[in-house]
Amino acid sequence: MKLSTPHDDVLRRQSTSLDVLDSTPESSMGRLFCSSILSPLRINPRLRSLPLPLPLPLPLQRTPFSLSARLQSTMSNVEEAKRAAATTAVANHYPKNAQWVGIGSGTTIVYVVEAIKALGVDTSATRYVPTGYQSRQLIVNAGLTAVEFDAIPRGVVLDVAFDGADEVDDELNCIKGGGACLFQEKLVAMQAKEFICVADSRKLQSRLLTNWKYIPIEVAPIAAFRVLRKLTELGSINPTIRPNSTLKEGNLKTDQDFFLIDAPFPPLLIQADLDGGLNGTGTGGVWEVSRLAREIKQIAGVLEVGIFYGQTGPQATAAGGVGGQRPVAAYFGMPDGSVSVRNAIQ
Ligand SMILES: O=C[C@H](O)[C@H](O)[C@H](O)COP(=O)(O)O
Repeated sequence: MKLSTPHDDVLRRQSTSLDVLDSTPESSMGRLFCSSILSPLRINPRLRSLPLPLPLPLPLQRTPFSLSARLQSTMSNVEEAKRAAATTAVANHYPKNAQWVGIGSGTTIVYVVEAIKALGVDTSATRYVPTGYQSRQLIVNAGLTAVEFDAIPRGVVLDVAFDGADEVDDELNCIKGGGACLFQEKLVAMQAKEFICVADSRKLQSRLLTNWKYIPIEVAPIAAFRVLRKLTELGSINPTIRPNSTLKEGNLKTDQDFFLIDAPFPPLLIQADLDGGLNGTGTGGVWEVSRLAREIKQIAGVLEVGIFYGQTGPQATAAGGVGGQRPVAAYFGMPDGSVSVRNAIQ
């Protein structure tokens, strides 16, 4: 069943653009999902006078009506792939008698909510925790009950959290934040017994930063230039503050009113590479996933890093904690209509 929401038009236009071009991370629309399109634009007047980076090329400003038939068909294939992945993920992981469910952000999560509704189960006692403005609108417009993260009663652990990703590696580390949401997504994932990732085949890579070229990092505006400098010292090649779609709108603001820095690095090594003798300590800009994520996180001014790594929910629980940021499973809709599943080694 396809949900119809007041934001459908926005989402449809958004996903149309993303379908065609979001595999090129430079695409501006791919960078604008959570904040500037679906939530009110908020620009701190003091920051308007800051020098802004040049705007990215805007291939997506071309009207969708000029898309070739081939591109349109690719678009609908990608949408079907997202839908197939979401349907399978929900069938396998949506709990019976769910009490608390995390709902992520982006274009793929729309199909997760659609699949939850299609289950036809009683959702009246279920609380859905959003990861930002778009996510909340999605929940509310589907007739589900949204409870903000800071309103979750103390001690409550979410049964499950579903979310998309920009890229997922062999060990299920993820890059997130391409649509400008990552901080609340990480909070929600880490408050859940298990985090389930849903994506299409373009996101399925053996190493992060293969197809998707940069790490989104949420930073305090006042510290942005300092963070840029530090990232360059870590080996990032030309990190930039993410702009809005037009120069006069200034830099993009997240749901927290922070900036995003997009930091390109060479592909990231995984644990298996270290076990095989490779060096991921940053020499020549080559980093192992978790090591780089920790290095970036400790830069003063960084709120959160768009790398989800480390423990899965069950691993965190076994260690006496709550939640983990790495998914236990990732579902990918494939071009042939099948769904490929990667499970985390526990
Ligand atoms: O910032 C956005 C989130 O991290 C999204 O989950 C991620 O960008 C994937 O989005 P989409 O499902 O639109 O590809």
